[in-house]
Amino acid sequence: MIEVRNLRTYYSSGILRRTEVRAVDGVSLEIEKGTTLGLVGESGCGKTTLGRSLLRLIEPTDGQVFIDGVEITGLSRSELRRFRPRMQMIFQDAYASLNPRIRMYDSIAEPLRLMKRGDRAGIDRRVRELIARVGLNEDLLNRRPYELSGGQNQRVVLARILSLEPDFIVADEPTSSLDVSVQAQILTLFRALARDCDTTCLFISHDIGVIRAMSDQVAIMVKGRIVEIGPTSDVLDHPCHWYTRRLVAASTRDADVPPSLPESPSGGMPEMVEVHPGHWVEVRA
Ligand SMILES: Nc1ncnc2c1ncn2[C@@H]1O[C@H](COP(=O)(O)OP(=O)(O)OP(=O)(O)O)[C@@H](O)[C@H]1O
Repeated sequence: MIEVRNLRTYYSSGILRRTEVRAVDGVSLEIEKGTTLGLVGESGCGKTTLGRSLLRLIEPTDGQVFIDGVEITGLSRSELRRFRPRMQMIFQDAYASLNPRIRMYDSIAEPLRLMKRGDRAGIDRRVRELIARVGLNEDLLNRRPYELSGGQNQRVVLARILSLEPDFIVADEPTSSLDVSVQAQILTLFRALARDCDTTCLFISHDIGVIRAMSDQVAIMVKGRIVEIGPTSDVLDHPCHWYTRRLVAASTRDADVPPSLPESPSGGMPEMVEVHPGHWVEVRA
């Protein structure tokens, strides 16, 4: 359903923009329809850039992305605009994703109106269904984002996204700014909604526990590349790769990676070599 072929996104930075940052550097992967791929990796490895590149919120430098057979990377600006409702992104900061000036009712109704999904009464019914589906009371519909908690705002974001019935959602750390107890509620809701709607998801997090709870498959990203990918339990419980072992071990401890963690076979950070497109192996010194 989602197919990514040799995707690269490079940034120019520094003086005269001469420094090239290879944030996504040859990623190939597939996500089956209705399943969630968890993307995990250390800070700065390129997770957000990959998620945004898939939706062309950042223009990739090279490579192809297909959603349901449609080549997203080949769409013109106007074709992309028409396709946009079918692919949505959920960000960490729900408050920033909502228009602070408009009431919750209109935040949810707006996409339905824009896409002409029914008359006034039909849209009203749908808004009330959606708000109930995300576990909020109708009394909140008249409030604005600053009058709601972080968790309530993230529920409204989910209702708004659901109203569009997207085929593909990229969720980028959607709960990392919330309290732990609220995080669990939102994650459970997200998973249930994605399953109900048969939506395909890329779920980005640096937290292995969250990734384990949310994903059917897991991909481990290191320095712009996917180094390990497969069913969640295979990748997290029986990791083949040194980087994954290191991430899993670090996630079970509070502090930074302690010296007792598994060492790379070569002692330091192993070098990676691409043996087939998208398939990387560790090179031992
Ligand atoms: N606009 C930009 N210009 C130049 N470099 C950038 C830009 N955005 C990101 N980068 C660099 O690209 C790399 C990947 O960044 P990205 O935000 O995708 O990583 P990430 O894995 O999502 O990190 P985090 O978990 O901390 O959010 C980093 O080295 C970052 O500094």
